[in-house]
Amino acid sequence: MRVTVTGAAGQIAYCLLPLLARGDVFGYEQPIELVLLDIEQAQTSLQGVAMELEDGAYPLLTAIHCTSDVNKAFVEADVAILLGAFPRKLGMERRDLLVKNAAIFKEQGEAIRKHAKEHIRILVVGNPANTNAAVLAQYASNIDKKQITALSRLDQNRATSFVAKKLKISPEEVKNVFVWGNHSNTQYPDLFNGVTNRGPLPDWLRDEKFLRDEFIPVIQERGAAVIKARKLSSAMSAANAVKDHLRDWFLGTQDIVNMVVCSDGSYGIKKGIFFSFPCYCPGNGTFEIVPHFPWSSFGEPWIERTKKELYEEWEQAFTALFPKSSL
Ligand SMILES: NC(=O)c1ccc[n+]([C@@H]2O[C@H](COP(=O)([O-])OP(=O)(O)OC[C@H]3O[C@@H](n4cnc5c(N)ncnc54)[C@H](O)[C@@H]3O)[C@@H](O)[C@H]2O)c1
Ligand SMILES: O=C(O)C[C@H](O)C(=O)O
Repeated sequence: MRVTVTGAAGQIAYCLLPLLARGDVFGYEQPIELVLLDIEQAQTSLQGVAMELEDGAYPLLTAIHCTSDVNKAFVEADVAILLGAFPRKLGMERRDLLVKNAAIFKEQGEAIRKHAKEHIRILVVGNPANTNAAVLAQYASNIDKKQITALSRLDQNRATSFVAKKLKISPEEVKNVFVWGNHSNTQYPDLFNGVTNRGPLPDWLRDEKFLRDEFIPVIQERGAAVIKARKLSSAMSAANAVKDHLRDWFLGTQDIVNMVVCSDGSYGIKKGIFFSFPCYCPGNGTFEIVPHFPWSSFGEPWIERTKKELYEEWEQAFTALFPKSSL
C-alpha cells in the first residue's frame, strides 16, 4: 500500500507517521510504503523525519520517499493524507486563507487525477478542511467523490470525551454524539442523539442553557483553546483522529462515526458541499451517510449557521478559481 502524506515535515505528521508505520491505521499485517511531500524549504527537516522513521525499524514500513514535487508525490498512490496547507498569518482574513489553500488543493487535485491509482482514498486535514476537500474534488475529476473525505473525527472525539468526563465513564461507552457541518467554530456539536451503553443521556446534558453556554462553545472553540495554551495547533489529538478516521474507513466499525463527505443531498445539504455527517463504515474504504438522525428544533438554527458558512466558503473559493463563472 502506497501512502502519500503531505505537510510531512509538520507537527501532525510527526505524531501520525509512527502510527502509520506501526500498523495502527491499516492493520498489523499490511506493509506500507510512505511518500512524504513537503515544500522545498522544509526538505532538510523532512530528511530528519525520514531518518527517524528508519530508526524506528518498523517491520511493516517497506520504503520511504521524500519529495517536494507534487507530481511525483501521488504516483501510484493508494491513499493520500493531505495535512499540508498554508497557515493563517497575522492580519490574514479567512477569505485570504481560503484562496491561498484553494490554489494548493487545485494543484494537488490535478496531480492526483494524473498520477494516482483510480481507487485512491483521500483524507483532507489541512484547513479550511471542508472547502479544501471540495476544491480537490473539482480537480481530481476522475476520482469518485465517495473516495474523498475530510476530518471531523477530532471534533467528534472531543465531544465524546467531554460527555464521558461529565458522566465519569469511559469514552468507549458513549455513542452517537455527532458534530455536524464545518470544521470551524460554526460546527454544531449535538447531544440529542447521544446514548451510553446504560441508556439515553441524562436530561441535564440536553438542557438548552447548558448546551448553549457550555457544551457547544467548548467544543466549537477547543481548537482555539489548544492554540492559546500551546501556541501551536493540536497535533497529537489530530493525528489520533486521523488514525481513527482511516482505520474505521478501511477496516470497518459498528459505531456511527463523523466524516466530512460530499453531500448527496442528504439532510437537505446542497449536493457537492463537503459537510460533516454521521456515517456508517462497513470497511474497504466505503461509507454510507446515515440518514435518519433528527436534529430537534434546538439544532435547526445551528445547522443553518454552519451550512451558510460552508456555502459562502465554497462560493469564495469557486469565485477565486473561476473568476468569470457563476455557481
Ligand atoms: N481538520 C482538523 O481536525 C484539523 C486539526 C488540526 C489541524 N488541522 C490543520 O492541519 C494542517 C496541518 O497542521 P500542522 O499542525 O501539522 O501544521 P504545520 O504548520 O506544523 O505543518 C504543515 C506542513 O505543511 C507544509 N506545507 C505547506 N504548504 C504545502 C504544500 N503546498 N505542499 C506540501 N506541504 C505543504 C509546511 O511546510 C509544513 O511542514 C493545518 O492546516 C491545520 O490547521 C486540521
Ligand atoms: O488549526 C486550527 O485552526 C485548529 C484545528 O483545526 C483544531 O481543530 O484543533
